[in-house]
Amino acid sequence: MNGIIKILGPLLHTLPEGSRRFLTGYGAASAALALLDVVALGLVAALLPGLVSGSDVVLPVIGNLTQQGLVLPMLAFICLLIVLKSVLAVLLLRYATKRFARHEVAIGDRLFAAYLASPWEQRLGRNSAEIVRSVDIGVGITVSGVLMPAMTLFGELGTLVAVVVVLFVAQPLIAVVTMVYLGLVAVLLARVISPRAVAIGRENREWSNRTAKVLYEALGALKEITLADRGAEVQEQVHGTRTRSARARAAAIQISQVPRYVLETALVVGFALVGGVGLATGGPAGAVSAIGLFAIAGFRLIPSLTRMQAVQSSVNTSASFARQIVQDIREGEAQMARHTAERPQRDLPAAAADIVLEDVSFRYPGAASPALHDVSIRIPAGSHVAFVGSSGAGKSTMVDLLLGLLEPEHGRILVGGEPLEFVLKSWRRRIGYVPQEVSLFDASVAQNVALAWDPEKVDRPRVQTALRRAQLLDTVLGREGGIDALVGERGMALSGGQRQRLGIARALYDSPLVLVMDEATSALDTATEAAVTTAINELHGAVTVITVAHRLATIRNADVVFFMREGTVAAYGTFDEVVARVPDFAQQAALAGLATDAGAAD
Ligand SMILES: Nc1ncnc2c1ncn2[C@@H]1O[C@H](COP(=O)(O)OP(=O)(O)OP(=O)(O)O)[C@@H](O)[C@H]1O
Repeated sequence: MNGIIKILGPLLHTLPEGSRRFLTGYGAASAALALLDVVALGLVAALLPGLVSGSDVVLPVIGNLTQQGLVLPMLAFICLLIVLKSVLAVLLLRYATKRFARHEVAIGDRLFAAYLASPWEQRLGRNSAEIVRSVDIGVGITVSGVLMPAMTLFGELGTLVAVVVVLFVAQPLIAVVTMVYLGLVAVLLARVISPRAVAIGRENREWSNRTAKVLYEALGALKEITLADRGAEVQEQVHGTRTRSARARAAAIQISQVPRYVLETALVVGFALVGGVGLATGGPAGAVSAIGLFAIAGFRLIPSLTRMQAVQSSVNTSASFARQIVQDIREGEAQMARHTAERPQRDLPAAAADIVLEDVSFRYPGAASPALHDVSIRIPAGSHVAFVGSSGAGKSTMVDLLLGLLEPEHGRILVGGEPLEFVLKSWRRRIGYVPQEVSLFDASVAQNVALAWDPEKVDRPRVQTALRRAQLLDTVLGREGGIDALVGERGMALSGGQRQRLGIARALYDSPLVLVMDEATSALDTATEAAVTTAINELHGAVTVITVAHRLATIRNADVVFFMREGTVAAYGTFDEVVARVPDFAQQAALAGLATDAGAAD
């Protein structure tokens, strides 16, 4: 019970105010329904001695029922009360389950918002399969396995109290014996079953998350796996993780059934115990009356105790998901609140602005050495700059810092003279970003360009303009369906170069003031790359273009080339100036057929 309260409290805080009121009302209504049980049971307990002994049945207010011929109508009334309680309980449950569906959505929304708002570094440390499972399945399990069952506890507790009250009023000694006995059974179940159920729940979450992770990763690398003939190995992995999670789920079902049988056995033993006490204190008539009362109480008590134990099991096995969700929501929202309080956002002026880095250093969490250190550069507004350098030199890290996804460990980034963290919202709105790997979703070309899951939100003329600039419009219009044709899962229906150009069109769709391209044209043929570069060059002056490229032809005409080596900017200047200063770069330029006089002189 303690475990239920511990998880229920924080979980209720993840719900909107109205929902908490509803849940309190639901609990109170369930408990109130149990009052009908008190009345029905109380009447049975009052009728029982007379019915057992064959003497007249007398009720305190109504009088002698036998003489008034009211015994049968009273029994019918008791049956009616029991049926009425069941009907009302079903109606209440029907109404409540609809509300619970809304709670599931509310918790899922808060959790997803917290993930979306969490810092990029933190997101790098989380596996996406785990996040998908948490937001969808985890939230479902939290509501159906923790919240819903836990809220039915109020009704069960009401029934329990009602039965105990009736027992105490009717036969105090039998009531004490029954309570002590059932209490011991409950302690036994809590000590033996509950810890096991918690462990099983944790195991289930861990292994089903691992299964999802392996499946996501394997499906992402399906081509390589097929070609390398590693299908059997992947199958073995999936088999291993699924076996563990399936075993945990089977164990959870098994353990949830055990209490029922324990309680049924306890009921039989209870008859003997209570009968013995009744015999010792009131002779055979006392024994029959005690057994009768225990049977009637048991008729209400045992299902109620069984359900309470089932709730306990369900909460124990699902609590692992709920705890993770509550923790993620708390951390995410605390971070959001901290950011909002510490960094009140200001708007940037409408025009393009200079970007300045002052002594910027950055280290990935857990990394031994910094990925960037002491970088001080200026990117003039409207210019075209390029970051070059060997693999692992820090180019993508630099881009992520400029995008405001990562924050410098030391130093600062200024946009138009303002620290980036104070204009981040406004800054991100003006950026168009093309990553190395463009992520497409299974929808139309137009939706992918507009990054809109709702087709209604697509601005079709803007889609066409962006596609034209990215040199993709003719290809798209040449395909059946045009801009409404589907791109397939992860853009499978497009070639690598088409996917890249679609990514460029996506970045251009919002008419950005800053265009960041991280190896964005690496999959294009030379002619298409030249056409895209020309289209991008047309933006010169109005848009700041930041390019990361290994293919040096792309950046031949950049205003400034920053040559990066081991996390620092080792040299910068025009293409020719960097060729003149950096022999490594001169060699790369020569290999690319871009040797200059300056480079040749070196
Ligand atoms: N998420 C991460 N966690 C830890 N270290 C990272 C992470 N991402 C990159 N690094 C490390 O930071 C350094 C710089 O990486 P970065 O991706 O910025 O290089 P790059 O110049 O863009 O390389 P490439 O040209 O191969 O894309 C590398 O040593 C890399 O191993």
